Amino acid sequence: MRLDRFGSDLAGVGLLLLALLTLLGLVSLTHGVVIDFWIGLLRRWLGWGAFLVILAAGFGGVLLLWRGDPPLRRLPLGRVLSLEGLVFTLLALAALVGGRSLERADLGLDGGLVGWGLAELARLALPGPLDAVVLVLLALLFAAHALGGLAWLSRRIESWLAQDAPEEFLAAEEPAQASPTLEPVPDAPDKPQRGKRSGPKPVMVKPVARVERSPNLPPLDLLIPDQDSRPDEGQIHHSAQLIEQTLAEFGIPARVVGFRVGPTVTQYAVEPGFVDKIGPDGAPQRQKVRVSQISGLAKDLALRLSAERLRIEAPVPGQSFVGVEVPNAHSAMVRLRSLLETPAMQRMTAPLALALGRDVSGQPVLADLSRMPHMLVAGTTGSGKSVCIAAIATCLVMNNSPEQLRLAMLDPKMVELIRFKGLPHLLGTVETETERMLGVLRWALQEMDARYRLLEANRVRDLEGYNQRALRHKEPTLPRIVILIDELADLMMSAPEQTEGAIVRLAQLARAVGIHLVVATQRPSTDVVTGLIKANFPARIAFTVASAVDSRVILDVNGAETLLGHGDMLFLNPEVGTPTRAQGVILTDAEMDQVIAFWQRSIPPSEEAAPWEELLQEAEEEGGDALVKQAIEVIRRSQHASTSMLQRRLRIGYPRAARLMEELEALGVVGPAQPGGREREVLMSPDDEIDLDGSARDGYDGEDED
Ligand SMILES: Nc1ncnc2c1ncn2[C@@H]1O[C@H](COP(=O)(O)OP(=O)(O)OP(=O)(O)O)[C@@H](O)[C@H]1O
Repeated sequence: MRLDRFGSDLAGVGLLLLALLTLLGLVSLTHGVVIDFWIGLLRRWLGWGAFLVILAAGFGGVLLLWRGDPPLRRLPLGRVLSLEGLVFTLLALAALVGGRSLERADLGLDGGLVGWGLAELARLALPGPLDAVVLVLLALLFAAHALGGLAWLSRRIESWLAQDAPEEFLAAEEPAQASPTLEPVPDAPDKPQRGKRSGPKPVMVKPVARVERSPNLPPLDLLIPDQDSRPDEGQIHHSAQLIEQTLAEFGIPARVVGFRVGPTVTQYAVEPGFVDKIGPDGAPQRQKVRVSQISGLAKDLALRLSAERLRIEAPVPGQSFVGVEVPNAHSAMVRLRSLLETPAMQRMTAPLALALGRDVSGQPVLADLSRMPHMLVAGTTGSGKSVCIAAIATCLVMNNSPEQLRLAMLDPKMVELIRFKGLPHLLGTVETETERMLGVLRWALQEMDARYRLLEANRVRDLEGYNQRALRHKEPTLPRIVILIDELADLMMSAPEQTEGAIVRLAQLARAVGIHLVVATQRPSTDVVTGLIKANFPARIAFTVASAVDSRVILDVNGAETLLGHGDMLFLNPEVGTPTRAQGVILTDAEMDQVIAFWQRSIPPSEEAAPWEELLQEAEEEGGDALVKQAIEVIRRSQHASTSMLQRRLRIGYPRAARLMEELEALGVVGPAQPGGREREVLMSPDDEIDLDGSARDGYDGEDED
């Protein structure tokens, strides 16, 4: 290790010396047999290009001597080759400018013999002035690639195509590393070697084997690939030192024994040390530091590391150390494609396999929805719930055809899931009105019962068994159904009993018939995530929440309040038991559009109405009179006639409330619509009685009749 360092330092000094001597020789400030020979050689072969040798040698020397992690240390080979291409093209251009003269080249002018040779080659290959044009274009191309201009251009094009993705994230795009095991913390060069620590090891990204996919499924190249990135070893070393120092300042001996780099955080493995204490018998005793002492210092560590938030996993499950998770300077985007390409995902043959994100070591976090069998997603506004639900839906449709899987989407926020309109997997359309969403839940219950009857009639236990039997008898199979709800709070507020009843019943029974729920909410309070709902949703994802209380409502443990937002999550898999921290998948609009377009091309569009449409109409007809009566009662008592009030009081959507108002006008309960959005006149006094057959009856008249 040390010998390596010494060797590279020596080479660095040598290169700097060479650069200096070449410079002095080229400007004729120094002479000598060796120097003159060297300068003559350079001038004769490279002409003016000899000056570039100074730059190259100087740059190489600086890189070799640099302590820490210089940004260009690992310049990609492609860019190095482009730089070389640029130099040779410039030499040829210099020869062209000098009139392609061999004598001048021999004297060390223009591009030297190399430049002259290349210019001659260009002349032989291309007619007339075309050689000059081609050389200039080549030089520009090489320069653009070498300076990263092409990558910049392709990023710009990508961001134009993916206009939905926020600018700052595209710019800061640095995807995750695959770092399955704990890496030793890189040592500072001037620091004495301790324990078994070795030098910095670059985190390697495993080459991904080409994934064989059924041609009937969307190809993976519809999705954006990850970009390679490396952890900043200098920063990692610095943070590790700060953690040790801070703990030592609080009297806690501990050692950072390794780190794992994830897309958003780096987890430092802190091994608690021993403290000497006087025992009850007066003899000194060695005692291991309690993990709670380390976790109690989360805020002090955050302050010292200038971290916005810091989570301490004490201890890391199955390990003998405490994990201190420090946010990375740049968070990386986790793309669906790289997750679908991982061998772990390919090994998962389950149709409802989900790629949720990458954990703190960059490893994929995968789950099988059919085993979970339902999922609850919660987090404050802007924490990443909708993005997560959209990613789940996209992941499912990447692996399932509409015959295998149908989706029902309920999106009262009308933002994220609306983008799936037109997807052939979609049952009906994306529902956004409370009333219709309740209708979907009612339909799901009916569908569940109908499927159970079907299973019973065919004497099979579950959907899997039914479909196998159907295939054997060449009968149509039943698709799995996933119901995605982007905001549960709206439904729970407008019809709490109905919603809770339906969701709990589905959650308890629907698994066997292949119906699964993915429910999100930004209100992790007990009136939305009730005890009953929680008990039936063992798989939960918590994005960042406002308080530890909210975290406990979702996960039963603290921790979600220390997450960083923007897709940083804790995933509680019932099969694992403890929450796993991960960065969720994000998809651009362009990716989603491509996947939807693929399916639209493969499956002809159907005009089929939503299966719950009939149910909704029936309910409207049946419940019509009752609702009108309720509406009259509300207006009679309040003496106000506004559609929004009816919406609120009767917990119905706007279209239904507006229709009701028209019916009430026909019944003579309210006056005609007023211009300027003013309230309608109420034609009924508080004493009037409700009479659906005619108009409102006057209370006084009524008494008279009696
Ligand atoms: N996995 C992710 N990776 C990177 N950025 C993300 C991720 N998830 C979310 N974000 C960022 O956070 C923003 C908010 O996400 P999202 O709309 O999903 O939040 P939300 O929790 O649904 O909020 P609301 O409840 O207000 O709708 C996104 O626009 C995106 O910029």
